[in-house]
Amino acid sequence: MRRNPVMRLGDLASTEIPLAPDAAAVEITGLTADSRAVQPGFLFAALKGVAADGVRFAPEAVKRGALALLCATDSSLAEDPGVPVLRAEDPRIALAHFAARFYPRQPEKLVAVTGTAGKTSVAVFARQIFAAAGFGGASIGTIGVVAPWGAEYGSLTTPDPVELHATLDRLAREGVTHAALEASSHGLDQHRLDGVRLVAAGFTNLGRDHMDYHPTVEDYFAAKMRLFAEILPEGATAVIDADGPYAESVATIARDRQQQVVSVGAAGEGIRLISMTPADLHQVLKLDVFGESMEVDLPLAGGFQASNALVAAGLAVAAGIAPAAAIAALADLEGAPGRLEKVGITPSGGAVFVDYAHKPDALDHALAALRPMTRGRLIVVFGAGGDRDAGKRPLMGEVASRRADVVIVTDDNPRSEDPAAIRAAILAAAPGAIEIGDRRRAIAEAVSMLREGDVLCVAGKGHEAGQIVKGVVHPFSDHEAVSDAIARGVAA
Ligand SMILES: CC(=O)N[C@H]1[C@@H](OP(=O)(O)OP(=O)(O)OC[C@H]2O[C@@H](n3ccc(=O)[nH]c3=O)[C@H](O)[C@@H]2O)O[C@H](CO)[C@@H](O)[C@@H]1O[C@H](C)C(=O)N[C@@H](C)C(=O)N[C@H](CCC(=O)O)C(=O)O
Ligand SMILES: Nc1ncnc2c1ncn2[C@@H]1O[C@H](COP(=O)(O)OP(=O)(O)OP(=O)(O)O)[C@@H](O)[C@H]1O
Ligand SMILES: N[C@H](CCC[C@H](N)C(=O)O)C(=O)O
Ligand SMILES: [Mg+2]
Repeated sequence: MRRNPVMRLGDLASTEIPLAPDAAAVEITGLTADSRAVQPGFLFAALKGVAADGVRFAPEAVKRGALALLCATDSSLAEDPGVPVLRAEDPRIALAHFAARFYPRQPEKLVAVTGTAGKTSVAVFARQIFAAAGFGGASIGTIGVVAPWGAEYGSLTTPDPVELHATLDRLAREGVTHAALEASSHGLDQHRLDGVRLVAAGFTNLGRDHMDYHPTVEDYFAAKMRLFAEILPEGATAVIDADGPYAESVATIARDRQQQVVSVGAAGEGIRLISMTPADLHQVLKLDVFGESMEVDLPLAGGFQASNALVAAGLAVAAGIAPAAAIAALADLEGAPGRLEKVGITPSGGAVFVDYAHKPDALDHALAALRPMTRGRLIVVFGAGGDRDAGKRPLMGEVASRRADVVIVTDDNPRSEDPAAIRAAILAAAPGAIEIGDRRRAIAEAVSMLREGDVLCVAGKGHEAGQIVKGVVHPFSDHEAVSDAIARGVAA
């Protein structure tokens, strides 16, 4: 394994935090905000979080060998820690900048995407366009880090700043020149992306999500807008899906920062969608691409995938890919795993899709995309995650009832909550829905209902490989549950 780099504390803090000469000379071998991950020679950043205040763990960090502490100006340490203490107005910002100095390399052409839905899809599409244009592309987000040599699972959409900068440095060292990353609102709000050097940033859309974390929609939008207002530099490119209600507000923020605005979609001025002709699992897009007419057969279903593909193409062009090459690459796109992915067909002639819709707008778009492929009934199986925005539960119940013919409410990741209470909140807005808590059984039941021309959408968990119940992750895959149910049906 590669040894960690070593850096003097004075170089890490740069001019941001002045240090006495003996403190500046201390050699740091790693950074972390988690006392449990401290190794000898590390700097420990004591951050105030949602659940705990990191200063509580400072003594433990020092015991494990931390040689310096970073904390807030107003943090009170219980005792003299015996190592240099660096104080910053906002230690999360300082930590991200330290991480950017400690891990200095980044892919030259780095792009990021934010929005309520579509980030993972846009990031993986951008990576595929980079690869088609002959560059080793990578993507970082909900499905982990995907590099030319393989994929690694990651638990957060936007990794913490130390992991993010370490990953970017590693990718750059291993020859990745083009990469796309997902910027979640939590990540932006918690300064996980500060210090990344972007050539372009994309915005997909804004809908309801994370109202447990953000007090208002304005606060949620403002967190997302940090990407354009603070992280994307002046003169860089903002690629905006013009078809949503927030597009103009995003464009105004970008223009105020002298960024080049490339709008895409039916109302787009850079890449305009002239027409979209959907067929079973693909769609022909006629486009005006910076004044030139182009046509491409996108091998993905759903109007929203066309929107995502155009945002990805806009980002790729901003990163230097020729427009014609970027659009041509759309003809070979593969969807992100578990995003409106067709996973099977029953002997009776029903089709089964797995989708990651776990918020109202996403569920609405996913079911709307499946309706044209449905000659019989549209059936949906879904739930809602525990310890997350509870307000979205009835909204999802309402969407499912309106869009589907048969609604089965089941468990998603209940986490610490009572799963029956989560289901009840959904069912309150889904009259006539069937309740089957056990997700495997709900999927089996739905599969057994399928007749010729029916379509089943198993929504909410997409690529996930486990179900989180009371802190324990039980192996679970919607893909496997569907395949098993189909196989059992064949055997029966
Ligand atoms: C609510 C939230 O975003 N929490 C994230 C945040 O934790 P926090 O700072 O609030 O942590 P805390 O538990 O209060 O602890 C405070 C500090 O004490 C430290 N600590 C804690 C315990 C200990 O023994 N020693 C120790 O040093 C913690 O490392 C932390 O620095 O910062 C941590 C480090 O970056 C994250 O791991 C953690 O993500 C939690 C696990 C999480 O579930 N986050 C989700 C909601 C999230 O971020 N999701 C977004 C969006 C998903 C989407 O696309 O919709 C994502 O980007 O994944
Ligand atoms: N542009 C879009 N507009 C509306 N819904 C979309 C769009 N793109 C994707 N979706 C829906 O959202 C689901 C998740 O898509 P994707 O993973 O690309 O988004 P995301 O923003 O990364 O989500 P998350 O924040 O959960 O990681 C899809 O399975 C689909 O149901
Ligand atoms: N990144 C999202 C994923 C939610 C996935 C869904 N299956 C759930 O558990 O709610 C989150 O952590 O809120
Ligand atoms: Mg994602």
